[in-house]
Order: sequence, then C-alpha cells, then structure tokens
Amino acid sequence: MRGAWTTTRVRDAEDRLLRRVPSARLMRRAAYGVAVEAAVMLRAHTGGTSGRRVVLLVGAGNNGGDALWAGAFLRRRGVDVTALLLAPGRAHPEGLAALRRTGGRVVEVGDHDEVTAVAPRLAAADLAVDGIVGISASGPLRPVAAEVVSRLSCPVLAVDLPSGVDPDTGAVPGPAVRATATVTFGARKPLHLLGPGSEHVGELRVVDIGLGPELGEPDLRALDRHDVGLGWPVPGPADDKYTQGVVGVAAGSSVFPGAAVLATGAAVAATSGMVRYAGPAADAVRSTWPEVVVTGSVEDAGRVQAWAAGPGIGVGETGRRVLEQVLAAGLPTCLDADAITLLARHEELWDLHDPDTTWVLTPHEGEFTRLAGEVGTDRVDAVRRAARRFRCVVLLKGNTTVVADPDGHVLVNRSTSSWVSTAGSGDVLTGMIGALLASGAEPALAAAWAASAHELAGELAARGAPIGASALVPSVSEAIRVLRRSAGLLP
Ligand SMILES: NC(=O)C1=CN([C@@H]2O[C@H](COP(=O)(O)OP(=O)(O)OC[C@H]3O[C@@H](n4cnc5c(N)ncnc54)[C@H](OP(=O)(O)O)[C@@H]3O)[C@@H](O)[C@H]2O)[C@@H](O)CC1
Ligand SMILES: Nc1ncnc2c1ncn2[C@@H]1O[C@H](COP(=O)(O)OP(=O)(O)O)[C@@H](O)[C@H]1O
Ligand SMILES: [K+]
Repeated sequence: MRGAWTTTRVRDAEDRLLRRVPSARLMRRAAYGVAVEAAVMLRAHTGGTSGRRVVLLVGAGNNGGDALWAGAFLRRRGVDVTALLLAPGRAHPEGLAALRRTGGRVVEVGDHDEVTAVAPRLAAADLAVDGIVGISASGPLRPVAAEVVSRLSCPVLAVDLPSGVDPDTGAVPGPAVRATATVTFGARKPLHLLGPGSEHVGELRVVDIGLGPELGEPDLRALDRHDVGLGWPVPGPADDKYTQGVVGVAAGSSVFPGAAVLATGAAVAATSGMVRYAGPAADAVRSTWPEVVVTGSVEDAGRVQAWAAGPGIGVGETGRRVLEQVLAAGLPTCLDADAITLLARHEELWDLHDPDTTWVLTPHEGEFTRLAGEVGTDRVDAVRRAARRFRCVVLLKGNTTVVADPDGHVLVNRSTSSWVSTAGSGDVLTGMIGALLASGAEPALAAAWAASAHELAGELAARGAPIGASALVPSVSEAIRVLRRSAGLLP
C-alpha cells in the first residue's frame, strides 16, 4: 500500500518538523537525496559523473533551492554544473551561494532571447535537474519555463515533482516536464499516484527527511498487487458454496443479454461463492454459465448476500421496477450503468437506502455527472464529496480509478494499460464487485480489489492486441493467480 498526502498536509507536517530541525538542514537533506539520484542517473546514462554536464532548472522557490544545493553536492564529485535561473533575482540565496562556492556556473534565463541563448547548453546536457516548481505550483507553467521544458532532450530528474503537473490533482494543464526519475521528500503527493500527472513522474524515489512522524494518515492510498492478492477471498477447509457468499446479478434484458452474460460470468470467476441470475436474459446466462442458478425475476431469485445490479436493465419502467426490487432487499449492492442513471432520475429510489447497508456505485464519468455533477479536474475531491453526500462507496472509472467511502477514505488504482477500455468491460467489473461484496469483503476494498484485478485481467487477455469484454472473463482467474502470487500465496 502506498500513501499520499496533500500539499496542505505536507506543509503542516513540515511546519511541525521545522520546530525541531533548522530549515537549511532540511533542504540540504532533501538536496543530498537529489544529488545521489543524479549521480546514479549520470552513471547509468553516461558511465560516470566527473566532467558530465548537468543543467539545473531553477525557479523562484525552495524547489529551486533544492536543485541549487544538489548542484553544489554534484560539483564536489567533479560534475560540470550550470544553473539556469528562470526567475532571475528570486533564486534561493543560500543555494545560489553554495553552488557558486563550489564553482558552479549561473546563467539568467528570464525571457525568450535568453532561452534561445542557452539552447546549445540544454542540447549538450547529460542530465537536467528540474527545480522549476514544487508543491507551491499553481496553474500551467509560465511561458519561459514552458519553453525551456520543450527544449529538453536529455534525461530529467525532477525535484519533488515534475514541473507543470498539479501536485494535488495530478492534472496536467499545459506543457510539463517528463521526468526519467523523481525524488520526492518524506511523502508522496497525490500527483505521484494519480493520472495523468503520474505518467510524468518516471521512477519515483521517496527520500526520508524526517517528516514521517509528523505526517499522520495519508489522504489517499494506492493498493499494490501484493495487498490485493493477500485480501482476495478463496475457499478454506470449512467452506461450502453458501459460506463464501451468494451473489445475485440483476442485469441485461431479453433484447440485450450481453450485459447479463458478462456480469454473471465475472461473478462466477471472481470468487468460489454461488451466483444467481435474475432477469429476462436467463436463457443466455444458463447456456453460457451452467453453474449459475437462474430465475426470471429478482423476487424469485432466492437468498443472496449481495446484489450486482444495473448493466443493461434499461432506464424505463421495467428497469426501474428491477432496481426497486433489488434495493428493497436491503443488502450490500454494486450499482452500475442504468442503475446509476435511474438513481439520478428518481430521487425517491434513495428512500430505499439504509445508510448502514453499503451501496457501491460504479459510474463512468458521464454517469457520475448525471448523478453528482461535473467531475472537474480534481477527481479525488469529486468522488470523496459524492461518497459523503450519498453515504455510499463511489468508484469513478477511468484510467485512474478512484474509490471513496463515506468517511472520506480514498483508494486509487492507476492503470498501467488501457486494454479494458472497451464496451462491456464495466459489466465485468460489476460482477466482480458483487461477488466480493457477497463474500463479506469491506465494500471500498471490494471495489478497489476488483478494479485492480479487472485491469490485470485486461492485460493478460490482451497480450498486446485489442480484446472485447468477453475475453476479460476467462482472464479473471489468471489475474487473481498473479495477484496471489505477488502476495507469496502461490509458488
Ligand atoms: N515540504 C517539505 O517538507 C520540504 C520542501 N522542500 C522543497 O520546497 C518546495 C516547495 O517550495 P516553495 O513553497 O518555496 O515553492 P515552490 O514549489 O518552489 O514554488 C516556488 C514558486 O514558483 C512559482 N510558481 C508557481 N506556479 C508556477 C508555475 N506554474 N510556473 C512557474 N512558476 C510557478 C511561484 O512564484 P510566484 O512567481 O507566483 O511568486 C511559487 O511561489 C518543495 O516542493 C520541495 O522541493 C525541501 O526543500 C525540504 C522539505
Ligand atoms: N483509458 C483507460 N485506461 C484504463 N482503463 C479504462 C480506460 N477507460 C476506461 N477504463 C476502464 O474500462 C471500464 C469501462 O467501463 P464502462 O465505462 O462502464 O464500460 P461499459 O459501460 O461499456 O461496460 C472501467 O473499468 C474503466 O475504469
Ligand atoms: K520540480
């Protein structure tokens, strides 16, 4: 599990730490971590450090101060260091003095002409250290910084974060540094876990500067494969088909049986518990998944511990009746697709919500907008607010999946591939979450585990070529195997 802290929380922690540790020492600790990583990168890319050319991109604040101090440390190893001051007259004074003491070169780059003048130096650099802006960044990079960044062709080491990426949201509002590696201090910030900004981070190293004891609980977390594999429910010696949870699936229609087949198949693959299907696509479900107990309606479905409902049920009267019956059961329920649209349209359906029984809502961005308004650039905040407002677990789909519970806890899963971005793959996710809910998994974890296994199933099924959602279902088992292997539970 990897945690991240917002910039406000990091600053508060830093303030507390500064009561015990002088700020100059803190900056030198941070900068030393940058210098060590820079030396590693120089060796990896050029075979050595002495005489290698490093440019420091130095902004107006402490992020630039870190870069300048790192430059001073690198000078002691014989590195040829040039600082480009992008906010001339405002560079960190002590850092600048330290670099000058060690023989570093300093060039002011305050306008377009000065950028042009340093272009040959940028082109000849073996490594650039990005100290343009750190956690105080706001908005897109200023023009001079943006122009310098656009001219970079060497490996880049970002200080704290790649400049141009919003630290708290991971949004990339304009040109931004694409780092080969990033050294951050004491704590990951949200951008390190959230797309699209996290794609600019490269290899991430967190350097300990003593901030740990001051940080408290992270604002958001990303699960590792290891965590998902450890948690995934599998049958034990005392289990039978009922003890592992029975999930009911209410999906699809006679005209569109696909959603029913996909969601039900995914529920079968996700856990060893039993799966019941209730709805008009019973024949198609029975002929594809013979292990599923099928009935024509939710009322006749028999006992279940959780429901997965919504995909393909329609947003008309029939769909609404199906949803009412599911919600009236008062069980943990994963609600997707048409169920979300119906909840957005018919406020009275919320009367069926007992806040002590968790609903997991899994909207894509369009469904989210219908339900809770525009997502905006701060996806974490939007999902957290929706989860609080509806007293539900909300999972917002996309390249970075964000899961929030009503108490404000957030789990994120940034996908390393996009193969699951195909029609019907959301139905597969719904079935998986339903099965996990029936097994008794904590709802937010169920949602986050499913997102992680779903993405991995996509990768395994695709093996480099596009797939349809049907191909995902048989890969769910393999994905769970990989996750459990990561947790050391399989050889
Ligand atoms: N937290 C910790 O524990 C530790 C923190 N440390 C370090 O301090 C860093 C934070 O430093 P910081 O607060 O001085 O601000 P920083 O991010 O350098 O920004 C400086 C100025 O940049 C400007 N600017 C803003 N947006 C911009 C844009 N889009 N494009 C261009 N420029 C932009 C804006 O200036 P303005 O021109 O608006 O006055 C802003 O004031 C942190 O990231 C880490 O590296 C470590 O040393 C030790 C431990
Ligand atoms: N660019 C992307 N990268 C990774 N995953 C994605 C991307 N776009 C969508 N997804 C995932 O694909 C699935 C699509 O679900 P959904 O939009 O409900 O599709 P459908 O309604 O067709 O089933 C979700 O799990 C979502 O997180
Ligand atoms: K930076």
